[in-house]
Amino acid sequence: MTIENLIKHSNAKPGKLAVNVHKFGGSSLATSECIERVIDIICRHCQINDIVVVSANGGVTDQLFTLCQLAKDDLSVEEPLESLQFQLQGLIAQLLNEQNSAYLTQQLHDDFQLLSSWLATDVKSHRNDILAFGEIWSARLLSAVLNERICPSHAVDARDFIQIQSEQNTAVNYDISRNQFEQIKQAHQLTIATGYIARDLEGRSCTLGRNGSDYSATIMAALTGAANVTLWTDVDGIYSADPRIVPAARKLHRLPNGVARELGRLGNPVLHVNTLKPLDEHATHLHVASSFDSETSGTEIGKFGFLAKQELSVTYSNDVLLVSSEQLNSMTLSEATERFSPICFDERNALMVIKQEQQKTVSQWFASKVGEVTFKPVAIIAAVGHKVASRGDVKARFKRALENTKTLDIVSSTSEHSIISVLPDTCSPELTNLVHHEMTKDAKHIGVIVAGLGNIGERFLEILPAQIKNQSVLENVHLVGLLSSQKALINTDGINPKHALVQFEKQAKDYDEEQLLTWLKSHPYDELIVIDITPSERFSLLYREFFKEGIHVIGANKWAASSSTEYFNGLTALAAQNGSVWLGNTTVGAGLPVNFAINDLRRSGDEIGAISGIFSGTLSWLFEQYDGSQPFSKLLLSALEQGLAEPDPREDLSGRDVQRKLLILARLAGFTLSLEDIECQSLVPENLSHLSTQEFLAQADELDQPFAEELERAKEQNNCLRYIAKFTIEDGKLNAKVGLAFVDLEDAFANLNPCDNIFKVESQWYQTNPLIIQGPGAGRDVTAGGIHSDLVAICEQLSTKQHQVKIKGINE
Ligand SMILES: NC(=O)C1=CN([C@@H]2O[C@H](COP(=O)(O)OP(=O)(O)OC[C@H]3O[C@@H](n4cnc5c(N)ncnc54)[C@H](O)[C@@H]3O)[C@@H](O)[C@H]2O)C=CC1
Ligand SMILES: N[C@@H](CC=O)C(=O)O
Repeated sequence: MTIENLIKHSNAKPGKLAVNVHKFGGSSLATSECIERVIDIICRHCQINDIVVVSANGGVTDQLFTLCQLAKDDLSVEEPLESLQFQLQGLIAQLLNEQNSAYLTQQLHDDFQLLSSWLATDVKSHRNDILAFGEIWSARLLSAVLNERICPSHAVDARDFIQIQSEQNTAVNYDISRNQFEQIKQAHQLTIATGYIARDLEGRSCTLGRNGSDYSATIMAALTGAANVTLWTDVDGIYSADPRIVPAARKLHRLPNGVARELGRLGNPVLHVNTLKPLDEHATHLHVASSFDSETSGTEIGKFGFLAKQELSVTYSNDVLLVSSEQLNSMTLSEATERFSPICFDERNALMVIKQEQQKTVSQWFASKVGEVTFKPVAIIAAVGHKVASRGDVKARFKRALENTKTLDIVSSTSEHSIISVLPDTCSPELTNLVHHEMTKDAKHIGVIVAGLGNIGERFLEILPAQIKNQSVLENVHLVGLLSSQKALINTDGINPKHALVQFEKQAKDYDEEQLLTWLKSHPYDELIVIDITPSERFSLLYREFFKEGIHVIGANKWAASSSTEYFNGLTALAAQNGSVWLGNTTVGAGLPVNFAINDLRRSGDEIGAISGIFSGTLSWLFEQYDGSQPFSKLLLSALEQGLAEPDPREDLSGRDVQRKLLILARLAGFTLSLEDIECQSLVPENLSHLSTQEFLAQADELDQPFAEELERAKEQNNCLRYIAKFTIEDGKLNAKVGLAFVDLEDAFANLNPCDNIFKVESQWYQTNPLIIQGPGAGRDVTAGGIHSDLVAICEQLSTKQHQVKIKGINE
């Protein structure tokens, strides 16, 4: 959404648009710059009837806690109180105009008077009212800034509608809360609600505990039936392990609900177990995204299919206790597990593992039941993923990773989504990395989109199932999209390549580039490869957008690789900058390894001085066949029918295709030049060059006479006709040309199989005896095969690529 869109929607009837909830944590609202970023996110991502839930501005809640503690200990609160008021006044002054700033400053002043009196008189009974100020100030300020600059909004105190049982039991009374929310919400205004606070049945202020604002956001989603909740925070998603400990951790783009819940239960710092509770009954999707990098796709939690269910992650905790007692029997253990939901337990040995913070309540309960219990500090490490507890392969890998580590005899969990091992000593970073490596080493999921389902695209798809089966590096490659010029079939859970074209026929829908790019920006794969098998210049112009997103490209299409020097250099630089790989083995010589050979020569320290040959399969086929016994146009139509020519054969006959190929090879050989630097002789008469393809084909017999005359002249000199490409460097000067030539009948260029290409490379190492590469340079099998070779090459490169994890405060 733009600001304009947001304002435009302010006239829309609330209820017509699905509600989304956005929650911003304290660090996202810590300074005026952070709040500006939040405003920008609101402008781009919110609609007018959405709900924005805020935490207190970063650091404020801690200061309120400190004030309560000081007051409780009868110590002076004057200085910290002043400093807090000064900080908040600063934010107000930086963000609002004079009039609004004065108004909010007055409200703040009144609040601080009340706060001082509570601190002085009865801090104990007002503790939660005091803590609630953090969220109130934050919501009030954000709402005022929005009102001043962006759109109508109103700040609401969640205590006016969220009713919970008690501070200890934060279960929500949804009917009452929903009714109360209906009363206070305002039409045509963005709602800015306080997180973290609610009221209990007695009307007392309560806080919702750790990650309480996230819980508030999902409660509000449940109250309003919101479609999405986004937790805008300081991390850009949930990772397969803590990225501060495990640098190789991968972002989990999509987490099934149950797996997310288990991660929360085991102490994931981003996903608190309460947060997910209100979503159990609803189809709401939860997103975790970074407010510091809002364009990067985060993690989505919801109901997903096969691919998301394959993801594994590793988590650990050193803050756990092993509970044991001589008197503990299976009955008391089952009662205890019911009551305390331990992390894991062992019925046979009457043991259970709990979080450290549960020690007091567990100890009291056991004292009343079985007498003495012992608590031993231990650690846990867990593999988490969809139904891993019943996946033999995952269990085996987990055990293998731990085979040299001392573990206690508990490898079980209370959840079907985790396997847990209890460690007698702390879980070291080395062990976490080792287990993570073992669990996730093969799990990089690569999505592939094929654009262009014509002659070559179709063959590429036919070969794909066998390649995935036989090339181990393609094991985690998933065909996820098919594009023709008008229709698209995108399936994030993968399209079975065996039925891809049939599915495309049945299910593909009209699309435009904007829709495609929007989807690509938030694709859920570790890597995404777009395979361009179109002849389209327009499609090649999308490469810039692909590279900006770190998407890789395999191009059989020659447009981008033969674009102007400035554009081409910009593209390669953009790809390098964003870690995108761009391969185009088939742009010259179809599947022939000429591109590899030139790269290899340069790696060997060689310098290339000249490249010449026959680079067009179509023209090779035509001139090898053309002996005057049948008209040239008849041969041309036959080449087209066999898929040997470009969709518009004038790309071949005009020499343009060959000119492009010479340019691509010269660039590979290390030279800087453009198409204009290559002299090109067109074989298309001027009067046929501006017709549509259909019209040209209908008038193709006009080619017959001029070609017959050229052939006659060549024959008179005991030569034949060939279309030759050549570039040389002479005295440092580049000379490049493509055109028709008379070639001696004995010359290698005169004796090819129809359709063959030939490349003659002269270099420092191959000077007197040039390197020759020869073979079919066009056709379905060799070209589709060449694209497959690029796919394997990219996947090999990607298998060793490390993700750069961005962690606020560490590498950002
Ligand atoms: N035919 C051959 O032997 C070789 C072909 N190539 C290159 O491979 C590409 C494809 O060639 P063919 O399959 O023979 O052509 P084709 O004409 O049979 O197929 C091209 C397909 O691309 C589709 N298309 C056009 N614009 C599109 C867009 N914007 N988005 C998605 N799809 C689009 C067309 O509808 C058509 O189905 C061309 O760039 C060609 O230069 C490269 C080496 C050899
Ligand atoms: N028309 C081209 C096809 C491949 O690029 C050729 O004939 O070489």
